[in-house]
Amino acid sequence: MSVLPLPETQAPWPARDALRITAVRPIVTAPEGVPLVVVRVDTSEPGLYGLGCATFTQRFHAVAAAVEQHVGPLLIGRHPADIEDITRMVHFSSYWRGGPVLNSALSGVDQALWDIAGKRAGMPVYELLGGRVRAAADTYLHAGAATVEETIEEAQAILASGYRNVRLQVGAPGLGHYGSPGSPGGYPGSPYPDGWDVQRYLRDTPGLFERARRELGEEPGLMHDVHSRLTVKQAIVLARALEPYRLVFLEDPIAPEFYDRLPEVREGSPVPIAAGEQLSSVTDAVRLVRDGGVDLLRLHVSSVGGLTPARKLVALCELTGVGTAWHSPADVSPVGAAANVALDVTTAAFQIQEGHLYAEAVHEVFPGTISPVNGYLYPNQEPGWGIDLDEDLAAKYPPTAHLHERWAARVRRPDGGIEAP
Ligand SMILES: O=C(O)[C@@H](O)[C@H](O)[C@H](O)CO
Ligand SMILES: [Mg+2]
Repeated sequence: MSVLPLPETQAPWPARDALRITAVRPIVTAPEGVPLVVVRVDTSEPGLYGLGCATFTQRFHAVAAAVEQHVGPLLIGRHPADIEDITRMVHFSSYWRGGPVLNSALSGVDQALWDIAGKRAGMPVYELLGGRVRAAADTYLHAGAATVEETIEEAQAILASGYRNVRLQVGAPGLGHYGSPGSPGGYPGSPYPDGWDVQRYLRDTPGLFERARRELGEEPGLMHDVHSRLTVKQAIVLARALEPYRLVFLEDPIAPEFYDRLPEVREGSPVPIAAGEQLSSVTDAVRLVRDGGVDLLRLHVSSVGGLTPARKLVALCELTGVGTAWHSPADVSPVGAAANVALDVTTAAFQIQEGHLYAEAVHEVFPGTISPVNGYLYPNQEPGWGIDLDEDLAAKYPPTAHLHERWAARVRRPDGGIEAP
C-alpha cells in the first residue's frame, strides 16, 4: 500500500496535534475454522494502533481486498480522531456505497479508530459512549441437536453452567435445517432427498418448545431462529403456535428480501420478533425500526459499517421503544463481540446479547477476548476494546472456505427448489 497521503482525503481543518494514520491493513485468521477479518490501523505514535472487526466470513477475500486496495489508502495521513468524517468520506467516496463487503471494510476501520480513541483517552470505549447504564450484558447460547431429547439435554447443560437464556433448534430429516444436525436422505422418494420441508418444520417446532417448558421450567429465557425461510402467513402461524411458551424472541421469520412485510408478521405475532442481522444498509435498518417491523433490532454491527452507524441506530431504538439483541455467533471476531458489549452496556434499549464460547485458540490469537461470567458479558476495563491480536499466531490459522457457505448452498426443498437459507 502506498504510504503517501492522498491530498483529497485529508480534512480541510487543521489537526490538533501531529498524530497521523500511517498504515491500514486487513488480517484474516481462522483459529476455530471460521475466517475472521480484522483491520489494524497504525499511527505515527509508536505502539498506538487500533483493531476493528470486518468479518464477513462468507466473502472474506473480498473484504480483505477492499481494505487493502480501496479503503486503507484513503485513511493515510488523517488524524485518527476524526472518526465521523473519515467514515463518511470512506462511505461516500465509492459513490456506489454500502453492501456487506464495503460496510465490513468500513466497520474494520471504524472500530479500529474507536479503539485508538479509547487508547488515547485511557478509557474503555463504553466510557467514550457516555458510560454504562448496566454492569454487564445478559447473554444466551445455542442448543441444537438432532432430537428434541438431545436438544433439551444441551439446554440443561447450558443452564446448569450459569446461563439464564438459551436458543433452541431441533434437527429434522434432510440437510437444510438451520442450527441443528439433520440427516441425509430424509425424503427418499423426492427429487432432492436431502431437502428441508416447511410443513414438517412448522409441525415440529412448537413440540420442541412445549417439551422445553415442561422440562426446563418457566424460568429460562427461550428463543428460536427461523433463519428467514417462512412466508408471512407461515411466520404468523408459527408465532401463534409458540405463544404459550413465552419466547424472548422469534428470530428472522422471513427473508430480508421481504422485510417491508415484517410489520405484518409483527402485528400478527404474539411473541416478540427479532430481525436484522442480514441488513447491510443503515437506511434499511431505520425503516425496520420506524415501520414497526421489529420488537428487537438484531444488527451484525460490521455489516452496517461499524460502531458509528450502530450507535445511531441504538439511539433510534432507545428513543422509539425498540429493543436490541445484537448478532454475535462464531462469525463475529472477538473485537466485534467487544463492540457489541460496549453498545449493550451503554443503552437502555438493550434486551439481550447473543453469546458464543470462543475456542481456546481464539483466546490465544486475540488476548482479551471477553468470556462470559455466569452468563454475563462484562466489558473489558482496558483502554479501547481491551483486545489485542497476536499476528504470528494468527498466521498459523489460515482461512479456508467457510462451511456455512457450503451448507447454505444446498438448502433446498425436497422438490429441489432453493430455499433462502
Ligand atoms: O443468529 C445466528 O447466530 C445465525 O443466524 C448465524 O448468524 C448465521 O447462521 C450466520 O452465521
Ligand atoms: Mg440468526
